[in-house]
Amino acid sequence: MWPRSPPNHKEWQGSGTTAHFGDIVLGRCYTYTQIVRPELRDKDCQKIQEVFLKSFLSKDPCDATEQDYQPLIELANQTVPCNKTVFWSKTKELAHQYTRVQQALFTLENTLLGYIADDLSWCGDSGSSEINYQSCPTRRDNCSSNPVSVFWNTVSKRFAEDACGVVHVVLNGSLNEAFDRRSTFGRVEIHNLHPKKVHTLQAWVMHDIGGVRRPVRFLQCVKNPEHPSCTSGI
Ligand SMILES: Nc1nc2c(c(=O)[nH]1)N1CN2[C@@H]2O[C@H](COP(=O)(O)OP(=O)(O)OC[C@H]3O[C@@H]1[C@H](O)[C@@H]3O)[C@@H](O)[C@H]2O
Repeated sequence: MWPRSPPNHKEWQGSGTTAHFGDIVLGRCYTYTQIVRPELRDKDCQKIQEVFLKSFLSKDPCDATEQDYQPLIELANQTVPCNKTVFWSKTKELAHQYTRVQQALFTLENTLLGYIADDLSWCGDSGSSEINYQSCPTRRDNCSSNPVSVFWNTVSKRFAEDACGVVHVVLNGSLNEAFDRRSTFGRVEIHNLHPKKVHTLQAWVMHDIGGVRRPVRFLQCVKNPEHPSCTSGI
């Protein structure tokens, strides 16, 4: 049932919590654990939904912390095999075109935590136990310690800490800065790779990402980087 008349939440600049947030999280959890990666079929999706909600309800949405998400991370934790981690920066669609084809590789969205939270918005309010569907704070206009930004920083850090062997990153060579120190990849992930576990960082720098044929060549060149046509800008 649609929530009762909205409580008097504080007004923020960002869009409110995604409608049916709890149901979406629960449904995505079941899809992932029962269909996408059935090796995780024993994960308790009801508990994961409950713990995700508890991570931000009745809390100030400008004071979210890494600690808020630890119970969720522990419940949803999974092992990504060595040599299979893919980071990206300003290349979300292209990176996922690749991992959709090379399903042995994992971006953060290809893990349970990233899969359930991708593209969602969420926040609560310290003065209420209700979800705020009207508005949520944004990093740019309100505060950096909002629930969504802190979530991605926290899970990105853990994703990087867990990486091992050869790790990959898809970067956008058409930008002035393919590697942006202020990005999540440049500010969080690259600094949390363990030098004792990660021996190689392989960067795939993509040019003219807007072009249609690029992703195809990208898929081919990543599989066969020695091919002569892969040495020029792809
Ligand atoms: N839905 C996802 N969002 C994000 C992931 C992620 O994996 N999934 N993130 C971050 N992130 C959010 O995306 C933008 C920045 O993107 P964008 O500016 O394009 O790139 P970033 O390097 O900041 O972030 C991408 C990097 O961090 C993880 C993912 O594992 C990639 O290796 C900003 O709001 C971040 O909080």
